[in-house]
Amino acid sequence: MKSKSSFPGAASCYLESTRNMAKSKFEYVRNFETDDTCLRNCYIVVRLDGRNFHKFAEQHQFTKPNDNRALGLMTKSAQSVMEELEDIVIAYGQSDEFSFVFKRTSTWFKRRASKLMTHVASQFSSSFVFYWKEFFGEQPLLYPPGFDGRVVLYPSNRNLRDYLSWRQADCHINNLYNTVFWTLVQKGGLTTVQAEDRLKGKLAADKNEILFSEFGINYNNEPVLHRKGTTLIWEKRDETVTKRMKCPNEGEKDVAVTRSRRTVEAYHCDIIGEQFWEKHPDVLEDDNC
Ligand SMILES: Nc1nc2c(ncn2[C@@H]2O[C@H](COP(=O)(O)OP(=O)(O)OP(=O)(O)O)[C@@H](O)[C@H]2O)c(=O)[nH]1
Ligand SMILES: [Mg+2]
Ligand SMILES: [Mg+2]
Repeated sequence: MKSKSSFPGAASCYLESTRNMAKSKFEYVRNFETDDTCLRNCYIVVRLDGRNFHKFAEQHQFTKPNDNRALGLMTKSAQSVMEELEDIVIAYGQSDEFSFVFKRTSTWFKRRASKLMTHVASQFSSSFVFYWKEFFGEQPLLYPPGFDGRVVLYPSNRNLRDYLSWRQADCHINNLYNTVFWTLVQKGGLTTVQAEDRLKGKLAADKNEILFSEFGINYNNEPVLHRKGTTLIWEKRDETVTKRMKCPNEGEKDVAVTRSRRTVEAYHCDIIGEQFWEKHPDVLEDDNC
Protein backbone atom coordinates (compact mmCIF):
# COMPACT_ATOMS: atom_id res chain seq x y z
CA MET A 1 0.00 0.00 0.00
CA LYS A 2 1.22 3.52 -0.87
CA SER A 3 2.11 5.82 2.00
CA LYS A 4 0.20 9.09 2.33
CA SER A 5 3.39 11.15 1.83
CA SER A 6 3.69 10.03 -1.82
CA PHE A 7 0.54 12.03 -2.67
CA PRO A 8 1.06 15.72 -3.47
CA GLY A 9 -2.32 17.28 -2.62
CA ALA A 10 -5.19 16.88 -0.19
CA ALA A 11 -7.65 16.04 -3.00
CA SER A 12 -5.71 13.00 -4.21
CA CYS A 13 -5.20 11.97 -0.61
CA TYR A 14 -8.97 11.92 -0.17
CA LEU A 15 -9.45 9.97 -3.41
CA GLU A 16 -7.01 7.33 -2.31
CA SER A 17 -8.62 6.88 1.07
CA THR A 18 -12.14 6.47 -0.41
CA ARG A 19 -10.75 4.01 -2.93
CA ASN A 20 -9.20 2.08 -0.08
CA MET A 21 -12.48 2.16 1.78
CA ALA A 22 -14.36 0.78 -1.24
CA LYS A 23 -11.76 -1.91 -1.82
CA SER A 24 -10.52 -3.09 1.54
CA LYS A 25 -7.77 -5.62 2.01
CA PHE A 26 -10.54 -8.13 2.74
CA GLU A 27 -11.97 -7.77 -0.76
CA TYR A 28 -10.09 -10.84 -2.04
CA VAL A 29 -12.48 -13.16 -0.21
CA ARG A 30 -15.00 -12.48 -2.99
CA ASN A 31 -12.90 -14.69 -5.23
CA PHE A 32 -13.84 -17.69 -3.11
CA GLU A 33 -17.44 -17.45 -4.43
CA THR A 34 -18.05 -20.10 -7.06
CA ASP A 35 -19.82 -19.42 -10.33
CA ASP A 36 -23.18 -21.18 -10.36
CA THR A 37 -24.64 -19.61 -13.51
CA CYS A 38 -27.11 -22.00 -15.14
CA LEU A 39 -26.29 -23.04 -18.70
CA ARG A 40 -28.03 -20.89 -21.32
CA ASN A 41 -31.06 -22.17 -23.26
CA CYS A 42 -31.90 -24.75 -20.60
CA TYR A 43 -35.08 -24.87 -18.57
CA ILE A 44 -34.20 -24.31 -14.93
CA VAL A 45 -36.19 -26.55 -12.61
CA VAL A 46 -36.28 -25.87 -8.88
CA ARG A 47 -37.81 -28.73 -6.91
CA LEU A 48 -38.76 -28.23 -3.28
CA ASP A 49 -39.60 -31.03 -0.88
CA GLY A 50 -40.93 -30.83 2.68
CA ARG A 51 -38.37 -31.68 5.35
CA ASN A 52 -39.37 -34.73 7.36
CA PHE A 53 -43.04 -34.37 6.39
CA HIS A 54 -43.74 -37.89 7.57
CA LYS A 55 -43.42 -36.50 11.09
CA PHE A 56 -45.01 -33.14 10.20
CA ALA A 57 -48.09 -34.93 8.79
CA GLU A 58 -48.41 -37.12 11.90
CA GLN A 59 -48.07 -34.22 14.32
CA HIS A 60 -50.62 -32.11 12.46
CA GLN A 61 -53.08 -34.99 12.05
CA PHE A 62 -53.11 -35.00 8.26
CA THR A 63 -55.84 -37.31 6.97
CA LYS A 64 -54.55 -40.49 5.32
CA PRO A 65 -53.60 -41.05 2.60
CA ASN A 66 -54.37 -37.51 1.34
CA ASP A 67 -55.14 -34.37 3.27
CA ASN A 68 -56.93 -31.81 1.08
CA ARG A 69 -56.08 -28.97 3.48
CA ALA A 70 -52.37 -29.72 3.17
CA LEU A 71 -52.57 -30.10 -0.61
CA GLY A 72 -54.52 -26.83 -0.86
CA LEU A 73 -51.91 -25.04 1.24
CA MET A 74 -49.08 -26.41 -0.92
CA THR A 75 -50.87 -25.16 -4.05
CA LYS A 76 -51.58 -21.73 -2.54
CA SER A 77 -47.90 -21.39 -1.56
CA ALA A 78 -46.81 -22.40 -5.07
CA GLN A 79 -49.20 -19.84 -6.57
CA SER A 80 -47.61 -17.19 -4.38
CA VAL A 81 -44.16 -18.23 -5.66
CA MET A 82 -45.32 -17.86 -9.28
CA GLU A 83 -46.95 -14.50 -8.62
CA GLU A 84 -44.01 -13.04 -6.72
CA LEU A 85 -41.07 -14.36 -8.75
CA GLU A 86 -40.40 -13.71 -12.40
CA ASP A 87 -40.25 -16.12 -15.31
CA ILE A 88 -41.82 -19.31 -13.87
CA VAL A 89 -43.89 -20.78 -16.71
CA ILE A 90 -45.23 -23.95 -15.10
CA ALA A 91 -45.18 -25.66 -11.71
CA TYR A 92 -46.15 -29.20 -10.73
CA GLY A 93 -46.82 -30.49 -7.24
CA GLN A 94 -47.86 -33.63 -5.37
CA SER A 95 -47.48 -34.85 -1.77
CA ASP A 96 -44.95 -32.56 -0.02
CA GLU A 97 -43.12 -31.47 -3.18
CA PHE A 98 -43.42 -28.78 -5.86
CA SER A 99 -41.34 -28.26 -9.00
CA PHE A 100 -41.01 -24.80 -10.55
CA VAL A 101 -39.87 -24.37 -14.16
CA PHE A 102 -38.17 -21.12 -15.20
CA LYS A 103 -38.43 -20.29 -18.89
CA ARG A 104 -35.34 -21.28 -20.84
CA THR A 105 -34.51 -17.69 -21.87
CA SER A 106 -34.84 -16.32 -18.33
CA THR A 107 -32.11 -13.93 -17.25
CA TRP A 108 -33.55 -13.47 -13.77
CA PHE A 109 -30.76 -13.08 -11.19
CA LYS A 110 -28.29 -13.68 -14.02
CA ARG A 111 -29.44 -17.33 -13.93
CA ARG A 112 -27.56 -17.90 -10.67
CA ALA A 113 -28.75 -21.26 -9.33
CA SER A 114 -28.35 -20.40 -5.64
CA LYS A 115 -30.29 -17.13 -5.98
CA LEU A 116 -33.15 -18.77 -7.90
CA MET A 117 -33.41 -21.74 -5.56
CA THR A 118 -33.25 -19.77 -2.32
CA HIS A 119 -35.82 -17.24 -3.52
CA VAL A 120 -38.21 -20.05 -4.43
CA ALA A 121 -37.62 -21.91 -1.16
CA SER A 122 -38.00 -18.89 1.10
CA GLN A 123 -41.06 -17.49 -0.70
CA PHE A 124 -42.69 -20.93 -0.55
CA SER A 125 -41.88 -21.53 3.12
CA SER A 126 -43.06 -18.12 4.29
CA SER A 127 -46.27 -18.49 2.26
CA PHE A 128 -46.86 -21.95 3.76
CA VAL A 129 -46.79 -20.40 7.23
CA PHE A 130 -48.61 -17.19 6.20
CA TYR A 131 -51.59 -19.05 4.65
CA TRP A 132 -51.68 -21.91 7.19
CA LYS A 133 -54.80 -20.55 8.94
CA GLU A 134 -56.68 -20.22 5.66
CA PHE A 135 -56.54 -24.01 5.29
CA PHE A 136 -56.22 -25.36 8.84
CA GLY A 137 -58.41 -22.84 10.67
CA GLU A 138 -57.88 -22.90 14.42
CA GLN A 139 -55.60 -25.96 14.32
CA PRO A 140 -52.23 -24.52 15.36
CA LEU A 141 -49.00 -24.81 13.44
CA LEU A 142 -46.81 -26.57 16.00
CA TYR A 143 -43.34 -25.73 14.66
CA PRO A 144 -41.76 -23.99 11.65
CA PRO A 145 -41.73 -26.33 8.63
CA GLY A 146 -38.76 -26.42 6.26
CA PHE A 147 -38.27 -27.30 2.59
CA ASP A 148 -35.15 -28.44 0.80
CA GLY A 149 -34.44 -27.32 -2.74
CA ARG A 150 -32.45 -28.49 -5.74
CA VAL A 151 -31.81 -27.14 -9.22
CA VAL A 152 -31.82 -29.30 -12.35
CA LEU A 153 -31.32 -28.09 -15.93
CA TYR A 154 -33.12 -29.59 -18.92
CA PRO A 155 -31.87 -28.69 -22.40
CA SER A 156 -34.87 -29.78 -24.50
CA ASN A 157 -38.65 -29.74 -24.39
CA ARG A 158 -38.60 -33.55 -24.49
CA ASN A 159 -36.34 -33.71 -21.42
CA LEU A 160 -38.49 -31.21 -19.54
CA ARG A 161 -41.70 -33.04 -20.39
CA ASP A 162 -40.11 -36.34 -19.34
CA TYR A 163 -39.12 -34.74 -16.04
CA LEU A 164 -42.70 -33.59 -15.38
CA SER A 165 -44.01 -36.99 -16.53
CA TRP A 166 -41.64 -38.67 -14.06
CA ARG A 167 -43.05 -36.61 -11.17
CA GLN A 168 -46.63 -37.33 -12.24
CA ALA A 169 -45.92 -41.05 -12.64
CA ASP A 170 -44.45 -40.95 -9.12
CA CYS A 171 -47.67 -39.33 -7.88
CA HIS A 172 -49.72 -42.13 -9.49
CA ILE A 173 -47.55 -44.98 -8.15
CA ASN A 174 -47.52 -43.60 -4.60
CA ASN A 175 -51.20 -42.70 -4.58
CA LEU A 176 -52.30 -46.11 -5.83
CA TYR A 177 -50.15 -47.81 -3.18
CA ASN A 178 -51.31 -45.47 -0.40
CA THR A 179 -54.97 -45.77 -1.39
CA VAL A 180 -54.90 -49.60 -1.21
CA PHE A 181 -52.73 -49.61 1.90
CA TRP A 182 -55.01 -47.29 3.90
CA THR A 183 -58.17 -48.96 2.57
CA LEU A 184 -56.87 -52.33 3.84
CA VAL A 185 -56.18 -50.70 7.23
CA GLN A 186 -59.19 -48.40 7.57
CA LYS A 187 -61.87 -50.55 5.91
CA GLY A 188 -60.31 -54.01 5.94
CA GLY A 189 -59.23 -53.95 9.58
CA LEU A 190 -55.63 -55.00 8.85
CA THR A 191 -52.74 -53.69 10.90
CA THR A 192 -50.18 -51.56 9.04
CA VAL A 193 -47.72 -54.48 9.12
CA GLN A 194 -50.32 -56.87 7.68
CA ALA A 195 -51.26 -54.38 4.95
CA GLU A 196 -47.60 -53.97 4.03
CA ASP A 197 -47.18 -57.76 3.80
CA ARG A 198 -50.29 -58.09 1.68
CA LEU A 199 -48.97 -55.55 -0.85
CA LYS A 200 -45.41 -56.89 -1.08
CA GLY A 201 -44.52 -57.61 -4.72
CA LYS A 202 -48.01 -56.73 -5.98
CA LEU A 203 -48.35 -55.10 -9.40
CA ALA A 204 -50.58 -52.12 -10.24
CA ALA A 205 -53.24 -54.46 -11.70
CA ASP A 206 -53.31 -56.48 -8.43
CA LYS A 207 -53.78 -53.31 -6.38
CA ASN A 208 -56.63 -52.16 -8.62
CA GLU A 209 -58.18 -55.61 -8.25
CA ILE A 210 -57.97 -55.59 -4.43
CA LEU A 211 -59.68 -52.19 -4.36
CA PHE A 212 -62.41 -53.25 -6.75
CA SER A 213 -63.21 -56.81 -5.73
CA GLU A 214 -62.82 -56.41 -1.96
CA PHE A 215 -64.00 -52.85 -1.40
CA GLY A 216 -66.01 -51.93 -4.52
CA ILE A 217 -63.64 -49.03 -5.24
CA ASN A 218 -62.81 -48.14 -8.83
CA TYR A 219 -59.42 -46.42 -8.55
CA ASN A 220 -60.20 -44.31 -11.64
CA ASN A 221 -63.05 -42.69 -9.73
CA GLU A 222 -60.78 -41.56 -6.90
CA PRO A 223 -60.31 -37.73 -6.75
CA VAL A 224 -58.33 -36.47 -9.72
CA LEU A 225 -56.37 -34.12 -7.41
CA HIS A 226 -54.94 -37.17 -5.65
CA ARG A 227 -54.32 -39.22 -8.81
CA LYS A 228 -52.82 -36.49 -11.00
CA GLY A 229 -51.39 -33.86 -8.63
CA THR A 230 -51.54 -30.14 -9.39
CA THR A 231 -50.25 -28.27 -12.42
CA LEU A 232 -50.07 -24.48 -12.34
CA ILE A 233 -49.78 -22.32 -15.46
CA TRP A 234 -50.37 -18.69 -16.40
CA GLU A 235 -53.55 -17.96 -18.28
CA LYS A 236 -55.15 -14.84 -19.68
CA ARG A 237 -58.60 -14.19 -18.30
CA ASP A 238 -60.99 -11.45 -19.40
CA GLU A 239 -62.17 -9.48 -16.42
CA THR A 240 -65.12 -7.10 -16.63
CA VAL A 241 -65.42 -4.34 -14.06
CA THR A 242 -67.87 -1.45 -13.82
CA LYS A 243 -66.28 1.98 -13.79
CA ARG A 244 -67.96 5.31 -13.15
CA MET A 245 -66.98 7.63 -15.99
CA LYS A 246 -67.64 11.19 -17.04
CA CYS A 247 -69.23 11.27 -20.50
CA PRO A 248 -69.64 14.43 -22.59
CA ASN A 249 -73.23 15.75 -22.38
CA GLU A 250 -74.35 12.77 -20.31
CA GLY A 251 -72.68 13.48 -16.98
CA GLU A 252 -71.46 10.49 -14.93
CA LYS A 253 -72.29 7.00 -16.12
CA ASP A 254 -71.45 3.36 -15.19
CA VAL A 255 -69.46 1.76 -17.99
CA ALA A 256 -68.43 -1.88 -18.24
CA VAL A 257 -64.68 -2.16 -18.94
CA THR A 258 -63.16 -5.48 -19.99
CA ARG A 259 -59.45 -6.06 -19.59
CA SER A 260 -57.23 -9.07 -19.95
CA ARG A 261 -55.43 -10.20 -16.80
CA ARG A 262 -52.82 -12.92 -16.34
CA THR A 263 -53.64 -15.29 -13.49
CA VAL A 264 -52.18 -18.55 -12.20
CA GLU A 265 -54.63 -21.38 -12.91
CA ALA A 266 -54.58 -24.86 -11.32
CA TYR A 267 -55.23 -28.05 -13.28
CA HIS A 268 -55.52 -31.60 -12.02
CA CYS A 269 -55.09 -33.48 -15.25
CA ASP A 270 -52.78 -35.73 -17.20
CA ILE A 271 -49.60 -33.95 -18.34
CA ILE A 272 -47.86 -37.06 -19.67
CA GLY A 273 -49.86 -37.30 -22.93
CA GLU A 274 -50.07 -34.75 -25.75
CA GLN A 275 -53.47 -33.24 -24.99
CA PHE A 276 -52.44 -30.84 -22.22
CA TRP A 277 -49.52 -29.48 -24.26
CA GLU A 278 -51.60 -29.10 -27.42
CA LYS A 279 -54.17 -27.17 -25.41
CA HIS A 280 -51.54 -24.89 -23.87
CA PRO A 281 -48.94 -24.35 -26.61
CA ASP A 282 -47.54 -21.15 -25.04
CA VAL A 283 -46.11 -22.84 -21.95
CA LEU A 284 -42.96 -24.17 -23.65
CA GLU A 285 -40.60 -22.22 -25.89
CA ASP A 286 -39.27 -23.48 -29.19
CA ASP A 287 -36.41 -25.98 -29.01
CA ASN A 288 -34.29 -23.94 -31.44
CA CYS A 289 -33.93 -20.74 -29.44
N1 LIG B 1 -51.20 -38.33 5.95
C1 LIG B 1 -50.65 -37.63 4.98
N2 LIG B 1 -49.30 -37.62 4.86
C2 LIG B 1 -48.75 -36.91 3.87
C3 LIG B 1 -49.51 -36.18 2.93
N3 LIG B 1 -48.68 -35.59 2.06
C4 LIG B 1 -47.42 -35.93 2.45
N4 LIG B 1 -47.45 -36.73 3.54
C5 LIG B 1 -46.30 -37.32 4.27
O1 LIG B 1 -45.12 -36.73 3.78
C6 LIG B 1 -44.23 -37.74 3.33
C7 LIG B 1 -43.45 -37.20 2.16
O2 LIG B 1 -42.50 -38.12 1.77
P1 LIG B 1 -40.98 -37.78 1.64
O3 LIG B 1 -40.79 -36.39 1.13
O4 LIG B 1 -40.39 -38.87 0.82
O5 LIG B 1 -40.40 -37.96 3.11
P2 LIG B 1 -40.18 -36.92 4.29
O6 LIG B 1 -40.71 -37.55 5.54
O7 LIG B 1 -40.71 -35.58 3.94
O8 LIG B 1 -38.59 -36.90 4.43
P3 LIG B 1 -37.54 -35.96 3.65
O9 LIG B 1 -38.22 -35.41 2.43
O10 LIG B 1 -36.41 -36.87 3.28
O11 LIG B 1 -37.13 -34.92 4.63
C8 LIG B 1 -45.10 -38.93 3.02
O12 LIG B 1 -44.41 -40.13 3.13
C9 LIG B 1 -46.21 -38.81 4.04
O13 LIG B 1 -45.81 -39.42 5.26
C10 LIG B 1 -50.95 -36.21 3.09
O14 LIG B 1 -51.71 -35.59 2.31
N5 LIG B 1 -51.46 -36.94 4.11
MG1 LIG C 1 -40.23 -34.68 2.14
MG1 LIG D 1 -41.58 -35.85 -0.85
